[in-house]
Amino acid sequence: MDLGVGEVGTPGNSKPHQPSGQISHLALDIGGSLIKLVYFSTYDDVDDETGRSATESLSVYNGNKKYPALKGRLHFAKFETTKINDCLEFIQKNQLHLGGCQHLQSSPIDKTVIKATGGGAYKYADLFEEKLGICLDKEDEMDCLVAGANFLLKGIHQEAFTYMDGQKEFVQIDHNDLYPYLLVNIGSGVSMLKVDGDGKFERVSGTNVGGGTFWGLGRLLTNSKSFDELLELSHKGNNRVIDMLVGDIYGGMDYSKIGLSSTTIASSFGKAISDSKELADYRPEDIARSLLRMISNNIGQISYLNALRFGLKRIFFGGFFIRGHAYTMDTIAVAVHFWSKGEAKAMFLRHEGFLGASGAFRSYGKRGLDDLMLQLIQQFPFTASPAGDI
Ligand SMILES: Nc1ncnc2c1ncn2[C@@H]1O[C@H](COP(=O)(O)OP(=O)(O)O)[C@@H](O)[C@H]1O
Ligand SMILES: CC(C)(COP(=O)(O)O)[C@@H](O)C(=O)NCCC(=O)O
Repeated sequence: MDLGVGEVGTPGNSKPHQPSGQISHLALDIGGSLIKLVYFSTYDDVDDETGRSATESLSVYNGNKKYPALKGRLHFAKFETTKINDCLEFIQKNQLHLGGCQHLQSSPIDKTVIKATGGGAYKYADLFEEKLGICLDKEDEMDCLVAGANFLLKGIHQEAFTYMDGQKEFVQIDHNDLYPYLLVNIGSGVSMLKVDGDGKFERVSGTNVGGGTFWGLGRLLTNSKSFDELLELSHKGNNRVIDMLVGDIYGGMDYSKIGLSSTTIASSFGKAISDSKELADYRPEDIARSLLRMISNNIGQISYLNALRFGLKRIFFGGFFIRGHAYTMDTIAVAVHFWSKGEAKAMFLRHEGFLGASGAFRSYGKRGLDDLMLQLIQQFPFTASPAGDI
């Protein structure tokens, strides 16, 4: 099985792979900023070697257990929540909601039921029913985040990686030594969960300064028209123009007694108070850089403090705020490394933004999907295709 990856709804992004086989198990995560979709499609092609259709029911054995071989692809797509109509149109056009999973016992008669999580599963339930005639079967957001993280960490080769000094290093996940870990999901807001096993977790903290804060404040301060534009600006900026550094306060010197170098940020945006400058006098690039650094640093620090609270050494960061963005990951990793004195490790996920949707997808397992997934993972290891537009 491989991972078809793409996104729609934002200009300039790659289109999702158009499924040619049979589609099933559409799952949604409707968040404060983005709607994430995960769905499965079988290949509709012919196997070169056997000449048989790849969707034909072949049998393979694992130990004594017989499994039908099914070739397929997991698809990932995302839309801005404000453009929910584009998402509905995409589902409708590709008939994503019609393949399988109809008439769950818990559903009203004759309604197609789709697994959905996130606040929007409640907020937009009527809209989905009205526009697509489907009923959203709501799964708890925290349950889905954890289920999705465990599913991806265990099922996908090279899902997790560290990022330090511009170097990405994949982490080998030992299934028997995965727990406990801290899961930090940076969506519109931030949730921090201590994960002790499959379905065993506690939400230990959160912060309202998250991805929505970066995008919201960034939009107001820089006039950026899209999240990508804001990220792009941050690439070219210099935060020292706006941030007050230790050296600015200490006349260029380190404050070595407490371990602060002259280049450490003493106060994010602090220079803006001492300057007689207006907003328009600052370059949007510098503002974007300073904002990204402030928010990433703060999340890294709170995450470390929570890891410390529970003696956790591994912190996995998910959520679409990260976007595989080098500077974001670097800032978070440095914050965790700095505060933990190298004791704790920040790790990132290739399918960072799809944890909740993957968890909702996996929740079809209650109706036998786990078996299907198990077969697929065993027979067709996930390919190392990147997630989102990383
Ligand atoms: N194309 C985009 N449009 C808006 N926000 C984006 C985009 N790409 C990444 N983001 C960032 O991701 C955050 C949302 O992350 P996500 O994990 O989807 O959370 P939620 O479930 O709250 O929507 C946004 O607040 C923003 O910081
Ligand atoms: C309310 C939420 C769980 C919603 O999830 P989201 O759409 O942001 O992914 C999240 O925004 C959050 O955890 N906010 C932080 C709230 C707090 O603990 O202060």
